Amino acid sequence: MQVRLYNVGGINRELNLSIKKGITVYEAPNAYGKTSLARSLISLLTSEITAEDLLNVFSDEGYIEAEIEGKIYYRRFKRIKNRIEEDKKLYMDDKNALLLSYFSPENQLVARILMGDENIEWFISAAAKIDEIKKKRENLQFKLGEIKAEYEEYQKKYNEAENYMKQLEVINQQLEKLEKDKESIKINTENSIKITRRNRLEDLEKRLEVRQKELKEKEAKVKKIEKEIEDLKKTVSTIPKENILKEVEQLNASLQNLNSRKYNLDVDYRMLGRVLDEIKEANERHLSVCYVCGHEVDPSIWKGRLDTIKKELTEVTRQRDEITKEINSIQAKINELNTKLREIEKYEQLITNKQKDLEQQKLEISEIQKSIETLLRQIRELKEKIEELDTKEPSSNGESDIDRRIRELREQRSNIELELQRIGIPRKIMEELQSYRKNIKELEEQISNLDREYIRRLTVVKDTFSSLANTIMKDLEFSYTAEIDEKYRITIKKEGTKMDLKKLSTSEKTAIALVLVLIGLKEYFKSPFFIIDESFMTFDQKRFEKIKKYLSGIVDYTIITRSNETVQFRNERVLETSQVIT
Ligand SMILES: Nc1ncnc2c1ncn2[C@@H]1O[C@H](COP(=O)(O)OP(=O)(O)OP(=O)(O)O)[C@@H](O)[C@H]1O
Repeated sequence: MQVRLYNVGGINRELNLSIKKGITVYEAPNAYGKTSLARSLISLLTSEITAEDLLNVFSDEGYIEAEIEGKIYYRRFKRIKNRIEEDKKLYMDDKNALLLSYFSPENQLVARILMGDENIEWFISAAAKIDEIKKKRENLQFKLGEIKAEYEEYQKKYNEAENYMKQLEVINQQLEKLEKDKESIKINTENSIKITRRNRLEDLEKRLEVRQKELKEKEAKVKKIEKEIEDLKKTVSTIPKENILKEVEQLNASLQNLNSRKYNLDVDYRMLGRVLDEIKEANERHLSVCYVCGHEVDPSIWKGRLDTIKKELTEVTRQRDEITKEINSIQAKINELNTKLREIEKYEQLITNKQKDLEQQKLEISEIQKSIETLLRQIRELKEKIEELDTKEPSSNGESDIDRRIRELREQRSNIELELQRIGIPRKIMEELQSYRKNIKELEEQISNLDREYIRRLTVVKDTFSSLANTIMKDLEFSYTAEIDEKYRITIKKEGTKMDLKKLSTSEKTAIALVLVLIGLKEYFKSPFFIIDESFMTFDQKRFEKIKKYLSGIVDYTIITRSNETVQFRNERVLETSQVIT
C-alpha cells in the first residue's frame, strides 16, 4: 500500500510511505504526526473525519492518497476563504471505521471501558449494525407486505379467472354436448323420417303390386267368365226353348185331354165292372126281377147281358190301356222336354250366376283400379317428399329448446370471455403470481437471513468473546476471566469472584477493549487496515509482543504507532500467525 500525505494534521510536508502487508511499526517522537497519519488513513474509510479535522490549519490545500490493491483512494482539500472544498474517493464510508479500525484513546469503546463502563450493548449494536439490519428488515418487511397485498389481489384475480375458466369449460362441454345432441336429433329425425317414408313407400309399392296382380287376375277372371257366359249363351241358344215350351204346352193339353178321356173310360170301366158284378150275381141267382127296374125278366137274359157287358168292358179296357199308353208316352215326352227345359234353366241360372259373378268381379276390378289409382297417387306424393328430404337442407321451424340453450350458453361464454379479457387469463395471472411468489420467497429468505444475521450479530460477539478473551488473558498472564452476560454487560471474575470492570488495571481493561474491537473487526467490518496507537497502552514489551500475533491476519495492513525518540518505519514479520482469531 502506497500512502501519500500532504498538509494533513500536523504533517505539513509531503509524506510518502510504502506500507507492506502485515504489521508495520511506526515509531516517532511526540507531536511528530503519528496520530495525523493514523487519522488520515482512517479518513479513507469514513467521512466522519471531516476535511476541517484533516487539513492542516496553516495550509490552503492538502491531500491524503492511498493506493490499495492497485486502486487509488483519496481525499483532496482546498481551502477557499473560510470553507474547504474537498474532492474524495473513499475506500468505504462507514463510521464504524472509528470504532473498529482505529484502536486509540479516541476510540469510544476504549474510552468507555477504560472508564469502567461494563455495558457494551451499544458497541455490539453499532459494530454489528443492528439498526441497519433492523431498518433493512423493516424495509423488506414493508416491501413484503406490499408485495403480499399485490399477490393477494392477483390471487383473487386468479381465483376469479380460474372460476371463470371452470365455468367456460363447463359451458364448452355443455355446448359440445348440445351441438352433438342437436346434430344427432337432426340426423335421427331426418333418418327416421326417411326410413319411415321409404318403408311406407315400400309398403305402398308392395300393396300396389298386390293390387295390380289382383287386377290382372280379376281381369283374366272376367274374361274367363265372359267367355263362359258367351259359351253358355251359345249353348242355350242352340236349344229351342220356345218350341219346347210350346210343345210341352201342346203335350200338356193333349195329356189333359187324354186324362179326361181316360177318366171317362175309368168311370165307364168301374160302372161296367159293377154292372158286370150285378149281372153276374143276377145270373147266378137267376133273378127274374130286374134289379134295376123291378120288372119281371127272363133269368136267361142275364147271360146275354153278361156277354154284352163283358164285351163293352173289354172295349173300355182296351181303350183305357191305349189312352194310358198314350198318356205315358206323352208324359215321357213332357218329362223329356222338361228335362231339357231344366237343363236350359240350369244354363240360364248358370249364366245369371256367372253374370252376377261377372258384375261382382267388375265391381271388384273397379275397386281395385280405384285402389291402384290411390296407391299410385300416394306413391308419387311420397316419392316427391323423399326426394325433397334428400335434396332440401332442413330448415328450422323456429327456435328449439336446444337452440335456445345453445344461444344462452354462447351469450354466457361471450360474457365470461369479456370478463377474462378484463382480468386476464389464469395462465397469465399465474405467471404473475409465480413471479410474486418468487419475489415473496426471496424477500422472506432475505428477511429470514436478516433475522439470522441479526441474531448472529447480536450473539457472535457475546459467544466468541468469552473464549477469546480468556485465551488472550491467559496468554497475557492476566489472572481473571471475562464474559458477556445476557444483558450485554462485561462480567469479570477473579479467582471465581465477580468484580467491577473499574477495578481492573488499565492494561487489563485495554486488553478487553482490544479483544472486543478485534472480534467486531473480524465479524462485521471489512477494513483493509487496522491502526493501533500504542502510546496510550500500558502493556509491557513482553505482553505487547504477544498481542501483536493476535493482530496478524485480521486485516491486510496492521499499523502500530509508537512514541520514540527516533523515527522508524518498519515492517515486522509476526510469528505464529496461525494462532490469530479464526
Ligand atoms: N490540523 C492541524 N493543524 C495544524 N497542526 C496540527 C493539526 N493537528 C495536529 N496538529 C499538530 O501537529 C502535531 C502532531 O500531532 P500528532 O497528534 O499527529 O502527533 P503525535 O505524533 O501523535 O504525538 P503524540 O506522540 O504526542 O501523540 C502536534 O503539534 C499537533 O498540535
